[in-house]
Amino acid sequence: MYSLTSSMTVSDRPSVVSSSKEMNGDAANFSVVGKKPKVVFVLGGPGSGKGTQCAKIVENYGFVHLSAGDLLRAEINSGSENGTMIQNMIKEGKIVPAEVTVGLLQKAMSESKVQKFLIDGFPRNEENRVIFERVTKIDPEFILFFHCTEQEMEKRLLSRNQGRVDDNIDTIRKRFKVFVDSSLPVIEYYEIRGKVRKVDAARPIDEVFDSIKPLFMPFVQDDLLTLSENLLHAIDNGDYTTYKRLCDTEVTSFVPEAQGHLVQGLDFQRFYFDLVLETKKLAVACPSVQSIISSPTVSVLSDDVGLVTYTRLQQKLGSPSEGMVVAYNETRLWKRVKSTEGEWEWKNVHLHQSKTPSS
Ligand SMILES: Nc1ncnc2c1ncn2[C@@H]1O[C@H](COP(=O)(O)OP(=O)(O)O)[C@@H](O)[C@H]1O
Ligand SMILES: Nc1ccn([C@H]2C[C@H](O)[C@@H](COP(=O)(O)OP(=O)(O)O)O2)c(=O)n1
Repeated sequence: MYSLTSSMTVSDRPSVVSSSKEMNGDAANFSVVGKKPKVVFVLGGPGSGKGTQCAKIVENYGFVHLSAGDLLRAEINSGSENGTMIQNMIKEGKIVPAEVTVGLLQKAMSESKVQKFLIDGFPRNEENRVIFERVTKIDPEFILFFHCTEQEMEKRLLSRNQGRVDDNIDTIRKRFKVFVDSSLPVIEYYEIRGKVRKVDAARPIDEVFDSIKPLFMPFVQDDLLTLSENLLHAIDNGDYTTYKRLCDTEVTSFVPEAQGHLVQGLDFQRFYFDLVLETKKLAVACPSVQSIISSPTVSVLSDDVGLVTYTRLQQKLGSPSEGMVVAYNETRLWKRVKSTEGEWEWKNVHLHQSKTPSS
């Protein structure tokens, strides 16, 4: 079990007054729209399994995979003016000038709504690292380093069968040398700064993935906190569409209004959203509400279940109880399910809310 304690501000239960924080209705279930980009660099020799593991991380943790090699190959295929130069360098196993690669990465990052990136095969040398840092000012969360013997990598590359111009024995040997001479010093640079997470990549695919899962738990915790925050924003804004998207259709809840009864499904909550819309239509003045979440904890209980608990300090303005603060303890249980489109999504499956004894 992994735990995290931090504190953040969120809005509160159904209210006719819009929250000051904007909800992004298009936000994917996993996404952290509007947040500072988070970057994990994925390094390792050619054939160490970077791309293979990245695909699993993307599926499970909602990262955007940016493979520097794939972006360069796409640039060749697009017929760009740099295409021939890139093609020749890749054929020779050489590293393409950093301005080109960083430009492609930067473009891809700026076009992405989700701001959690796995940057694979980068930075491959000091020049890559320095220019990326200078241009983006991003400090990576950590460097995932796949360690594997050359013998094993060679065997994998020779049977990769993706029709790549560089997967032949001569170029493979050159790439190994470039990796040792140019990429290992970058890994050492980050090692000194405590950023390298070394993985034994010579094991079977699923074993490698199991060993890297714990490294991604802080991102899951962050996502669950963000989703709880998004849910409260939706409630605050009377945004039933987002609320419904984030909740399981069979969500259960213990809330004070239900007088100790377990409520199942969305109808009970829907009533409050309808009330908000109705009140808006009638333009009735209504109290504005703001809550502070204090001392949240997020526990990831398994790959598919997470628990978020916090105390909500609710401030009310414009009502008879103006200025009054009410404190609630809330526990939200989140479950990860596959959508009909085959994508993983977190759904709120249970809420337990009670007033704190002093409220
Ligand atoms: N742990 C592993 N064990 C055996 N084969 C693997 C493993 N990981 C990846 N492969 C295979 O090795 C080849 C190279 O993997 P890939 O992910 O493309 O490496 P990289 O992106 O580091 O160059 C692919 O054909 C892939 O299916
Ligand atoms: N940062 C990078 C990444 C890749 N390249 C070029 C040079 C590399 O040999 C090729 C292929 O890289 P890719 O990461 O796709 O594949 P391997 O890890 O070598 O299997 O692309 C580069 O010039 N700069």
